[in-house]
Amino acid sequence: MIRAENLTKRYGNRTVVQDLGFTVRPGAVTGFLGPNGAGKSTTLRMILGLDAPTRGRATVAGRPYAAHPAPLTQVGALLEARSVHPGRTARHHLTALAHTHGIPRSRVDRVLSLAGLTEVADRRVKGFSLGMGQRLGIAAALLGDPAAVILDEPVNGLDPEGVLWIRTLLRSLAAEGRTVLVSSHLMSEMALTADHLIVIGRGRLLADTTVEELVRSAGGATVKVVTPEPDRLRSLLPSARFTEETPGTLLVSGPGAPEIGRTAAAHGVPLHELTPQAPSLEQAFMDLTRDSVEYQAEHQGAAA
Ligand SMILES: Nc1ncnc2c1ncn2[C@@H]1O[C@H](COP(=O)(O)OP(=O)(O)OP(=O)(O)O)[C@@H](O)[C@H]1O
Repeated sequence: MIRAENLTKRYGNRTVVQDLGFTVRPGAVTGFLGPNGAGKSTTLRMILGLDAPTRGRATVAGRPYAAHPAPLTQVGALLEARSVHPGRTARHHLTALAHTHGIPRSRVDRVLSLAGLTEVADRRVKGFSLGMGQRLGIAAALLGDPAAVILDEPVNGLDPEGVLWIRTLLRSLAAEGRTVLVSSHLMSEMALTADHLIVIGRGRLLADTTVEELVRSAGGATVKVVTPEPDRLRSLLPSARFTEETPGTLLVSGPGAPEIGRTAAAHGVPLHELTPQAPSLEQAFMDLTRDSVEYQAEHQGAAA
């Protein structure tokens, strides 16, 4: 279990993470989402003991990361731009890491295979593609057979096959009962991978929720209605909001499809179509983080 309590980070007079509180549970993939600059990497670095919080604390299995005698067996992490000696082979890199952390050498072959790197294990890392480098980073994260895994933007720059591989891997790590925390600024990707979502903006918690709840809280669904009498329908539903897509085709928000159908039937308004529309998750995410993004644009504009 990973927990943040009142976690706060200030750089100079700028607060980049503010009073964050959340719990990441085992057996599920938790997506850590926020627009660029929201404070995701800073939060993950504090969880991993790489940055000291200004206030509050982050714990892994009840203790700060650095207080664990063998932290690599507690949490494996992939942060951006991990440095690997380019002249080393993948196997050498992992063997050296295993050696310095008291991890059995047998784990090296296991994680090479898990990461799909067995065939290139004895090639020098300098010849690796971005995707292979990412796989090596993940192999290193899994080396200590950790109970929790933290990955910062693992799909960045990967091709579709690599994206699919990461998605499948995260799901299987969670199915094994591990705690999986993965950051992204792509809601579409997280919707396919995560069970739970923690969304931040400007360093503050915006949502700690499931995918379904997020959609609901972002205003719920609209209903597409096609009718030859749009004006009459509008007058019968005074509290609803209408957008007329084309003449006679309305997007109605407020009442659900049953209420619209009942009202239309009761007053003899013909309906040619009545279809609930699922709001896109991307839209829900943008609605939720709009203020944070605008702040960013303004802030950057002012700085330029
Ligand atoms: N060492 C530092 N000194 C000063 N400011 C920093 C430092 N590290 C990060 N920041 C600032 O903190 C804010 C949050 O950065 P962070 O990298 O945590 O965001 P993020 O959500 O991971 O963004 P991205 O998706 O772009 O990686 C940014 O405005 C960044 O410029």
